[in-house]
Amino acid sequence: MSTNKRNYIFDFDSTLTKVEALDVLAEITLENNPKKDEIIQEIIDITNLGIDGEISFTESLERRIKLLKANKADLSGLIKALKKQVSKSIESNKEFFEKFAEDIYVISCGFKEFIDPIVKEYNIPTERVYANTFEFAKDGEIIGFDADNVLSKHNGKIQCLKDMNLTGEIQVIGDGYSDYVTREAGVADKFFAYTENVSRVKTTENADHIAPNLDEFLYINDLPRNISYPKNRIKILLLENVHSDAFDKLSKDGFAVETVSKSLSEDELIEKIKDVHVLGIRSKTNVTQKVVDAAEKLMVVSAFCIGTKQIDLEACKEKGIVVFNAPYSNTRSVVELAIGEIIMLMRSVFQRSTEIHNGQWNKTAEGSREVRGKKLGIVGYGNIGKQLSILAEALGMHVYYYDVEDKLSLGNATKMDSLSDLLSISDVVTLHVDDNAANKNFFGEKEISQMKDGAHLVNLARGFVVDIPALVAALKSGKLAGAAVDVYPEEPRKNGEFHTELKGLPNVILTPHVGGSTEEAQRDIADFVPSKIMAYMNSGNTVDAVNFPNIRLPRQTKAHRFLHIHKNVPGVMAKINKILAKYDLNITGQYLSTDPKVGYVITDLDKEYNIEVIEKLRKVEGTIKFRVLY
Ligand SMILES: NC(=O)c1ccc[n+]([C@@H]2O[C@H](COP(=O)([O-])OP(=O)(O)OC[C@H]3O[C@@H](n4cnc5c(N)ncnc54)[C@H](O)[C@@H]3O)[C@@H](O)[C@H]2O)c1
Ligand SMILES: O=C(O)CC[C@@H](O)C(=O)O
Repeated sequence: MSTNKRNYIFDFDSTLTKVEALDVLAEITLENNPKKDEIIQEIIDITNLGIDGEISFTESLERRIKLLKANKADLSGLIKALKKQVSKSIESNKEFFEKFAEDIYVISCGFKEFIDPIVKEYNIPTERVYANTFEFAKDGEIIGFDADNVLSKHNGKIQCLKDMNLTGEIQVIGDGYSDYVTREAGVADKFFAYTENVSRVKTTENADHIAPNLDEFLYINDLPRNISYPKNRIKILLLENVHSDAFDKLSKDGFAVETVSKSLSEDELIEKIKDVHVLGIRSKTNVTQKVVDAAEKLMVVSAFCIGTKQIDLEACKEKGIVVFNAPYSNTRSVVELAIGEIIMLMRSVFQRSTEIHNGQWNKTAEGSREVRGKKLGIVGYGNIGKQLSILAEALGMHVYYYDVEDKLSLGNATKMDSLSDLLSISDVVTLHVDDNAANKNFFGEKEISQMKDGAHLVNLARGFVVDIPALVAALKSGKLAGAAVDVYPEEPRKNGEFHTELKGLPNVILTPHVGGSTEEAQRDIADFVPSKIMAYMNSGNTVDAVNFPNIRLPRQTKAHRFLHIHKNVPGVMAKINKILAKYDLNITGQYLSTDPKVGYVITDLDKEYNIEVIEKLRKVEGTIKFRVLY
């Protein structure tokens, strides 16, 4: 007889909960045992042998119970602990457990004594929980289990399912051997390897589907769920050795994250970008118009650095792709390097060091000066320039600065009205202008000629800002006494050979674009940028986006959120609102922000609405991107 009925059979340990309950029980009962760690490890090993089918389940159970030395009185502590360890996506999908209560069962080789109280809160009554039961001694000690229960035996779940004699399709959701064999034995129709807490190769290999969480399982089955689109289906590609904290943070939030240690060429990126939703880069990957054209699913580009010139911001915007960066995280690192280099240059430390490396002792004070009392000229008084100003003053330097914008002086720094005035008085000139295209070759022969004879130049900003042949000539002629350069007009995409005309010149410090490459800066970036990505992907926030209207949205509570990105042409908003009105939606909030090219409107609604409205909104003329979040 054909039927549409479906039965959902859940495993308990490491599926409904994040943990193996007997391991937690061991933590409790062995708390004061000096051999606790050893015994717990033994229990974990035995559990795994059983789960992987290496030893019979009965044997695994017997051996563990012996080691546990547990008492009935310990179970209340265990239940309390397990209640806090329900799997994240199980906890957030209570609606499914309510609506499909009649079709959900737990079959576990664990014990009803602790499973029942946990799953009861998910609408699964004891009659639908199939599990073992403990055997207690008079004093409450757990001395064994009901050996007649099929679930205490090898392949017990197969027999249990047979005995249940369910009608309709049977889907088993679990993390181990005892679960996937049910499909092999033909008593289950589908097996879902549940990998939210643990992923075992044998289990995933034997699965019809891999479900990294319940959201994926519900999505595949088109069942009611807490989240519109499972995050594990959202692919994030992180290039250029982005700090591993970013991977951890984004993976922990449920996204599918891939990392590549180098940057990719345009062709490589075009190939790779097709199924990527979020791209993370540093300064060496160019996100060109062609890349954007090939990016069918791309929603975010995030620069794990300050500069965004490597990204075609307009092309991204026109395709509704939001760009974020980390404007502050590495600024202190750049400042510290600048300070260090200014001192090293003025003391000719690198020159003395090179001489000694070449077997030459040259003890001299000639051309070696303190920084105290010297004039530092900062070009570009932004986030880096300002911090440098404060630190340089603390060293006793007199700080002067020039910026194209009117910037308030910090400390005792003196604002200069023109670049040439600044250059003519500075003992050291340090460049911290931004990476806008107008700054190409901004510092060349003319500017160098305006500098004091014997002055030093530091460039930690961008390579294209300085005319390198002019700098080389000035260093060779002795016009400049030294330079520190961290950035170059052309930089390689990965570590390896590199050539610059500045190579081999005395008193020239060359570094491979590492101004922001400190552990602290990279860690901070790996915290800041993922939080922006998550805020946008999870709730639509665009605060701090560099190419997009910024909107800080209120928390989305029990509402569905429509996110509509459109061309900023007359009439689009009117059309959107006409559709919303036609479908009589209960709008709880609406937020709009525009710039000359795009409009971004967010509409929060009560949960109930006719889903036809989604198609209508997608079809509004001028729509660039539309998505629903809940
Ligand atoms: N070497 C590295 O690893 C590293 C690390 C971080 C930042 N950077 C680079 O350092 C530079 C400064 O970064 P920031 O965070 O301070 O930027 P910022 O945007 O906060 O400040 C830049 C300042 O330069 C000014 N400016 C722009 N063009 C100018 C010009 N022609 N003349 C004078 N002033 C001009 C701007 O008005 C602004 O005040 C950027 O180019 C950035 O990419 C390099
Ligand atoms: O880390 C990088 O690749 C770039 C560092 C720096 O130039 C920046 O733009 O923040």
